[in-house]
Amino acid sequence: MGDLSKPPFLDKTLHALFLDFDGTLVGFADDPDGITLEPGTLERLSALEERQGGAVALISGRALSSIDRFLAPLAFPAAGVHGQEVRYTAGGEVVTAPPPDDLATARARLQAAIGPGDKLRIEDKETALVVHYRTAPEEADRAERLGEEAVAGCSDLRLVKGHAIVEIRPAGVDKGKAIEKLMQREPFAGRKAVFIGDDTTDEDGFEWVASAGGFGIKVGSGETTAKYRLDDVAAVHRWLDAVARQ
Ligand SMILES: O=P(O)(O)OC[C@H]1O[C@H](O[C@H]2O[C@H](CO)[C@@H](O)[C@H](O)[C@H]2O)[C@H](O)[C@@H](O)[C@@H]1O
Repeated sequence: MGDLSKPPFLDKTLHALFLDFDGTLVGFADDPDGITLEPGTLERLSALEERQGGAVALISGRALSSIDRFLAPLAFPAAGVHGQEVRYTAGGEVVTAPPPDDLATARARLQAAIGPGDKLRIEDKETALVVHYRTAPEEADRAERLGEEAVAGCSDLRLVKGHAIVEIRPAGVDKGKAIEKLMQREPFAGRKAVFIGDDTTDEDGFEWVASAGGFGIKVGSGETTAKYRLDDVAAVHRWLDAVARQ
């Protein structure tokens, strides 16, 4: 698991907390709609939000509509689709940047290659596309190849690999930039950012928070630039619980 140490507790007034969703707050499931929340998740997040003076946000690759379905009635400040969508205030409007025209090209190419009955599955987030292979790991190489073919010649798109997915997203968005945007607004401004995440796409977030005087917490094994580590989703909840009760 590596030798990074357990993270310290958060200061109520100094720190802002940014949380990834899949693989960090919730365990993985075969289908993005099939995940289940750990018992007490909503109460724990509410307590943290109150303790940190509202400076708690979700930073996810998911569309915010998907996260909101699971966390309702909570609607934290958040960035969705890696920052393509941003909600600056709790319960406020979601600002969505339009996707580049190239995304329609990539969508058409994927849809032509992955039809009904295919072991691969397309998740269309409107501003990004995902090819899922969690239920067919033997299709990983094909998923990657189809992703590469879908973005060929599309300079406004980036292909990124995640946990059992290949994702096509607009160039220029990443979780570091998403955290930076939220950090310019109240109640985040002036605090030190702490970001918890598990995936390769979370590394941009770890790098940004470290550059701004905060720290990252990596969930699970694997190389990371984060300063601290927690073993798994259950360890994340134990740590969040301890912070909330402190
Ligand atoms: O940034 P995150 O909040 O971690 O979101 C990353 C991706 O999460 C979802 O996919 C992952 O979770 C699924 C449900 O457990 C799982 O089936 C899949 O294999 C995982 O990669 C979501 O579907 C993607 O759109 C997000 O980009």
